Amino acid sequence: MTDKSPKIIYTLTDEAPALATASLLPIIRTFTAPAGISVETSDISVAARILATFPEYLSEDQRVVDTLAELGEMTHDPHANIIKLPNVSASIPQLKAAIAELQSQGYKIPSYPDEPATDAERDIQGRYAKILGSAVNPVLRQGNSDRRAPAAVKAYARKFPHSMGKWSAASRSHAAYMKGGDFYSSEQSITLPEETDVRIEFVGQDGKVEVKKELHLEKGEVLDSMFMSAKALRKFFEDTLEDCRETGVMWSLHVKATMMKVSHPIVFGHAVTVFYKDLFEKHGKLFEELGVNPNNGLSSVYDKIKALPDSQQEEILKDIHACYANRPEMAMVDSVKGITNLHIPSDVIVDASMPAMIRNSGQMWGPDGKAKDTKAVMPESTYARIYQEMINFCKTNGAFDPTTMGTVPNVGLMAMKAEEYGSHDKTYELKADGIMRVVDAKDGSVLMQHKVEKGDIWRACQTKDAAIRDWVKLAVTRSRQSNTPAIFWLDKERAHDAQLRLKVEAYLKEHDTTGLDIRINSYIPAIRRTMERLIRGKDTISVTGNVLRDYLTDLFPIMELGTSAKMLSIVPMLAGGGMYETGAGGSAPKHVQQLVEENHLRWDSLGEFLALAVSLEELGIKENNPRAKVLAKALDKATEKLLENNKSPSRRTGELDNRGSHFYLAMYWAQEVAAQDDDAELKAKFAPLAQTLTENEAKIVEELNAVQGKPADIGGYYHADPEKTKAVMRPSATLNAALASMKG
Ligand SMILES: NC(=O)C1=CN([C@@H]2O[C@H](COP(=O)(O)OP(=O)(O)OC[C@H]3O[C@@H](n4cnc5c(N)ncnc54)[C@H](OP(=O)(O)O)[C@@H]3O)[C@@H](O)[C@H]2O)C=CC1
Ligand SMILES: O=C(O)CCC(=O)C(=O)O
Ligand SMILES: [Mg+2]
Repeated sequence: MTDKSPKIIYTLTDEAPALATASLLPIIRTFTAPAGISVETSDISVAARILATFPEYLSEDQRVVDTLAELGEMTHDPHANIIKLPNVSASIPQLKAAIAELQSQGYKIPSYPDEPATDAERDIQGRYAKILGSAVNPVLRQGNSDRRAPAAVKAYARKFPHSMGKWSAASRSHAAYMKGGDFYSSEQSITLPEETDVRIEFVGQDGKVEVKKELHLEKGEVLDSMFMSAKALRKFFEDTLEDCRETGVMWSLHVKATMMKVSHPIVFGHAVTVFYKDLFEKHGKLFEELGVNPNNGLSSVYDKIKALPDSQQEEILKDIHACYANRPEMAMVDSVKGITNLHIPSDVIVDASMPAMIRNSGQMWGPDGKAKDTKAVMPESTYARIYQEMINFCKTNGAFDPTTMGTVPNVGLMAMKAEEYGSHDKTYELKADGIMRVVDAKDGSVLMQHKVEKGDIWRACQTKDAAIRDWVKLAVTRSRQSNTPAIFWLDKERAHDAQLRLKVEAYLKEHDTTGLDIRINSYIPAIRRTMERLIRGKDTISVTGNVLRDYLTDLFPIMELGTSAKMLSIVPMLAGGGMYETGAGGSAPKHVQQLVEENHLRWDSLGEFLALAVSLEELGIKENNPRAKVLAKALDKATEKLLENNKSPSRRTGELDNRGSHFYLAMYWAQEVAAQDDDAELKAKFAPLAQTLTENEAKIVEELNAVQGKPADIGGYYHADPEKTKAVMRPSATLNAALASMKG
């Protein structure tokens, strides 16, 4: 960045956070403009990414620049200061819905080719593949992850605890995971002593070698390879279903088809074809002709059979229903609408769905709309075991108590596409039996190999030494700064973790750790110790790899705070810049539905408030900008006040919602800037705003709440109309006028 004026980039994303931005951003700019800080936007929504991918299909005025690529570049700038809101990691059904919406708005982008037949179609599918799943985070997260609940947020949870379902020792809920044939049991891992080039190869039974990929590996880099047996996976699904049917426990599947965008949809597809085995056996040929893809869920069947004559459709629907007679009850995403756990792969996402289940007495909702004990099926045993451990703990100790429990901040390894984040282009569903191997290009020696069968899922993951070193440093820094014990969760039995243990032990020596309690534990002792401390009100930092970062930063916050949206989520970038993420959760699609139907947005922007305060504070320090520091301090106080006075959004229509909470933030923030004495000019500038907002509090809240209870039109879902959205999200004329008066 050659431009020296202080700048914050605020991302425009999807769904609820994008709606919240339409209300919050004008408020933020009202505060930052007088301080000479510009807040620029960068649109990384699914819709914008689609439009940026297909410029040649669009008219000149419809074209957009590839903002994700621009932003990705910026992460390497030491001045980068990015506030990133959660974005949709799209599954294929979501991507198709976004494409259809854009087409209906007159954007002539190509449809998604399910089964590309020509080179042109393969090219289109390949370009769309780059938009699918977790496509944004690995690009922008050029640093490791620091997620925690600030003291004010913990204090709020203690004062206004969220509901927690009771746990009974008699609960039949449990986690089910594979005992063999999964990634965990086949994992191999090496650390490269010197930089080198390697080839990933498949050797067929006829001895023919197919080079799948060539990679350059750095010195000290960790490379893993592993596979999941399709046969073992299918048997596992069948066994869990049979067990549920016999014992009357409900069956549910929890995967992360969004972040593990290549491997988990395949796992999901196996679950669909095993559960609906009779259906797929009977109609397999027809489904193939129609282009049904079980990896997209049962919704793919419903979607594709629409092309058939009514009588044939009816027969298939009857056969779908017949499957339920031989299967146990399945958890529902929406029992009223008949949407099951196997409908769409992105509906049930393990990081959020498992904590929600544990918070709800270990129960999920069945087809009859009643909460029931559940067998939570998570094939990969690597991480599923931690959930069983928490379930056991709750059965013994009862539910966690938000009013007394401690906190579990996380330091997560994710920089430079560490671990699973970089695995997508090295994941293969095998077309034949044979051997998958990694070969050193220098001398042809085999570094790792697996005997695989047709249908198995094989993948490789990379972790750069620099990322690991930075992660260890961040863990020591956080432990020191917060005076909190830290545990590195590294499993002795795991090949990858064994390599990491060696590095962690070595890199810890680079730091002064005197007086700190830093340990390395396998996952089960790590979570046990953490939970034992937790119920005694004690805090423990979890220092983990990328997947556990994702899982634990929903798991513990959802117990502690009710939602991970209230987390502070920082990515100190390796190049020196900072990215401040909002919360640790997603984009909450349910919230948009409520807004459209009832004009109430229950999205809590607390994550945005926290991220903005740190962003301003960092800007103040790094760019030596005292005004940014004044704004940051005032914002922190305003957020504390907002929490103390319980001005967060309510879930119920008619009560204060997202817009109302933004008003309170603006009022408290203006009051705090007006009250401070570090910057007289800002004080004078904000005193009238503070006065206007304070005097008009009742009127503004009334204006904001009066619009609720009726449908709202935002002109789209993935690509909403900005003017309509603005009208919906900024309905208080009094508030708008007060903010406008600050201009000029
Ligand atoms: N950082 C990122 O970019 C992330 C993106 N995602 C993406 O988000 C989408 C949805 O994912 P999903 O796993 O369902 O997770 P969500 O976090 O969106 O949803 C889980 C539940 O958490 C609650 N919640 C989340 N954020 C807030 C908030 N700010 N205010 C109030 N409540 C909140 C809601 O519960 P309630 O019912 O109580 O309202 C919501 O239904 C997917 O497309 C996923 O890929 C997911 C995680 C992170
Ligand atoms: O990258 C994604 O798809 C989601 C990531 C996520 O859930 C998280 O970072 O907590
Ligand atoms: Mg997550």
